[in-house]
Amino acid sequence: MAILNHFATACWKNMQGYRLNKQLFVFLRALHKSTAREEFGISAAGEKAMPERLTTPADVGKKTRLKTLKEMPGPSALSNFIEFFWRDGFSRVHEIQMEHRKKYGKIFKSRFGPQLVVSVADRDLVAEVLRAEGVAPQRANMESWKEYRDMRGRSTGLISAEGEDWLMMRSVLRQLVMRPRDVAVFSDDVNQVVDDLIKRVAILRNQESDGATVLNVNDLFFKYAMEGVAVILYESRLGCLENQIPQETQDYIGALHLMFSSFKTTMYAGAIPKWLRPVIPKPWEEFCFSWDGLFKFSSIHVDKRLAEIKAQLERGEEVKGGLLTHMLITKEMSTEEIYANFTEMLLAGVDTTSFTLSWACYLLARHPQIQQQIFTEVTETLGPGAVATADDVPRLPLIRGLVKETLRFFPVLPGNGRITQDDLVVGGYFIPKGTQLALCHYSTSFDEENFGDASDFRPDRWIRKDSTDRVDNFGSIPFGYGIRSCIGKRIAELEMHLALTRLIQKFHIGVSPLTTDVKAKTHGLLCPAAPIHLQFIDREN
Ligand code: HEM
Repeated sequence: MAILNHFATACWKNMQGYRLNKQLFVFLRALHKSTAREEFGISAAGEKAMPERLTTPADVGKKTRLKTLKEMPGPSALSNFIEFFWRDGFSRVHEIQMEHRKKYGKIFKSRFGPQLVVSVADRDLVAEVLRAEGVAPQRANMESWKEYRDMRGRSTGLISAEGEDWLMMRSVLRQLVMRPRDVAVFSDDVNQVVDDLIKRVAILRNQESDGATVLNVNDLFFKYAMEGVAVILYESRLGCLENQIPQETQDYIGALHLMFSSFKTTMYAGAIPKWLRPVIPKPWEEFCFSWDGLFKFSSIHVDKRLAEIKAQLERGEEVKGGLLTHMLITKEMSTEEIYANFTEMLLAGVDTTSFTLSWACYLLARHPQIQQQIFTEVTETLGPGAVATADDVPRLPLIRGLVKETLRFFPVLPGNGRITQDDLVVGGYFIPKGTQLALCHYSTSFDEENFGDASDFRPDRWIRKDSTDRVDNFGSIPFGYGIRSCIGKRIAELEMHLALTRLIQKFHIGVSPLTTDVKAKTHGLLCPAAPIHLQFIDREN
């Protein structure tokens, strides 16, 4: 199959487990197709030629004619071009989502050159799409990522892999990190990183004349998130929160910044046709250069642990360890696949978590009463000065609500993608297989139907009053939903819950006079459009 790159194919042939997975994949896919056909009333033959009167279960009674994409409203290709390329729409994707939702309704189409995108901006329609997913959903076209990996003889990881490759890796990783109890064991490791975060706050604020302000808190949280995710993934400390950051860690941070700060460049790397690369070489060169740096870093740390394990085994010692040790010993993935997955997980786990922490502290600073309420919950639940672990988090509903509400206000991925793998009916429209969908999480997060007084910051809206109270809904799914949702959700939550609990215990967080109203901008991810400077004032014990 085309989706197997040559490296993964070689691994495939070598491992019995993969063969089982392939059979499983074929079986599940066939099963899914037949169920989908039944659900939508599509005959096997009808799949090829578009049936004129394809019906959804809801439409059956009404005998409604399905509408075609042609009939779907949306901005013209020209206005879209002007919006994005002339008015810098790429940094306002979230706002444009809201504007288009208002103007065109719950489902609309946009054209980006030859690419047609159908945007779904309604909670129930998003649910319809995600609930109809197959066994290996596809997010977007990852051709440029795959091309780099083929060129360098590298494997794909969870983000870039598709089909059987993805399913195999996902089934290995989901058993290790998807449940809260899987990551609870990392509480102590993460808490050591939190200790360093608190010390770093003290060092940074002492450098300012008021002795209270930490400038650009995202810089601090970036280092915390990187150290936190690495302590879980690589089982080692990187020194991000030290005064002197080790050179290899600095190189990695440089590569990561290049990947994101040159977001447009890396995006163009995928968009510029290959034949134009000799004329415009920079985007592709930078893209490859940053990936080289990211892979190199992962390889160093994976190899280091591998060497330690070998030495321990040679000495006849029992090998104990965390995630990486488990993967290296069980060999459920090849070493190349481990490099690729750890590279992609580290990439996915740093900015996402740090932006959310920055926004959470910013929102706390702007809502002192809510901050006080959460402080009271924390001190009453834990007792003064106690260090929270993962086991305490269920008893801190406002801390969990704080993270959820922050992600509703600022979903790091303001929109998520899916390429339909079968013909689909959404909102009365026939969507052919292979269509790129954009699920508009930002606009559904502010929809009054989903969240009353949506523009109010209220972490307590996430607290259940009783077991029948349904506070979660498809209006805000910042980690995605279903089989292709964020694999690092529990890791990110652990890092954020433990850090926020401790910060709130230790400091009163206030807005610095240097910071006014900070807006969000889209830069691949939804991030602060300006640096956030905050004051961290010691609370009296
Ligand atoms: C606040 C923090 C985070 C947010 C909001 C977030 C959000 C997301 C979202 C929305 C997706 C796409 C889900 C979908 O398509 O349905 C995703 C995928 C992913 N995330 Fe996260 N993420 C966060 C942290 C992390 C962390 C800490 C890691 C790694 C340790 C991670 C690793 C990944 C990976 C590997 C994928 C791809 C999964 C796949 O395709 O199977 N993320 N994340």
